[in-house]
Amino acid sequence: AGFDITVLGARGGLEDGNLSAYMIHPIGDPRAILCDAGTVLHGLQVADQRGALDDTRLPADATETRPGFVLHHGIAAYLISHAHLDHVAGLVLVSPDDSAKSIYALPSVTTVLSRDLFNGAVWPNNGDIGTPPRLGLYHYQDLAAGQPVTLAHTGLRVTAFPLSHGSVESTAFLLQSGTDAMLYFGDTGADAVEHGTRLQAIWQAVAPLVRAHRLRGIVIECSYDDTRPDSQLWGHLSPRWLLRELTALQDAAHTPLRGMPVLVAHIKPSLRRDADPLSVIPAELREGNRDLGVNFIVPEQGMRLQWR
Ligand SMILES: Nc1ncnc2c1ncn2[C@@H]1O[C@@H]2COP(=O)(O)O[C@H]2[C@H]1O
Repeated sequence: AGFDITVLGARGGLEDGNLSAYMIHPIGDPRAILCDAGTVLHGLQVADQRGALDDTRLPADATETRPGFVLHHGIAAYLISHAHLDHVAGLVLVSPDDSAKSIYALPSVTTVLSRDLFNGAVWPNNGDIGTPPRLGLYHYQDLAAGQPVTLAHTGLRVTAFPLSHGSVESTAFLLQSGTDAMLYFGDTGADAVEHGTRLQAIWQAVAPLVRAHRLRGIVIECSYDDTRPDSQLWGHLSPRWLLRELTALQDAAHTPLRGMPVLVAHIKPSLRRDADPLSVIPAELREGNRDLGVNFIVPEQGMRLQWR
């Protein structure tokens, strides 16, 4: 069936109101999940203004706005890669008016969300574990690394893979719908910089899907441009590291990635007048992409894509 992706938040910092959040559902099946929730309601409003929600049919007796209806009835669950604020701020802010949902995450992420965020002090405890009183709106569902799970009330399965994001554990989600697959990455550094093998483990795990031409696309970060020294990447990718990791995937799969859609998430805006990362990073990716030939796409808030 392939995947229908609406960008609710595209960037990796500074700019509140446009932070990582991707609404994803199988093409033709509107029951969606959100991968990360840095910006939620504002992202739905921008998506609505750009016409990305036009095929959502509101019932005649609907009481909500279209963004409200999609939030309440379209989004079945959150998948949270890690608990940094730019990945959860929208979830916190929308929670007083949210519908009951599950939050799927690795245990390390659930721990921070329930202990440090929805804890009755930073925010009311909307979850079903942690400090009482527990309002129970959100049901935490721990994912086990490498174990596929069916996402309730959707046509999707997910497999979580741990990532190294500096001192924090982050997560990649392999989403599957029928025989189709796509990869969503939370924040991650390159293996060589993080002194680990977590990306290599993912490339090995998805190599058979690439060989079978079932991997429809990849959402992955590229936070900084190539002028950033490795010592200040803080668990993020820059163009040369992203290109190197995609080459590692191609090598693991023994199959050309040419034409593979790669959504370049989490670009960090800059306050400098010169050298806008939104032009520098795509230029650096283009320059290094001649052999690989993947299809880099820079997301914009409210953009909708279909990968089939
Ligand atoms: N050691 C550090 N010193 C200064 N800033 C940091 C450090 N580690 C992380 N950061 C910044 O804090 C941000 C937290 O969110 P991100 O990981 O997206 O990006 C991170 C950097 O911009």
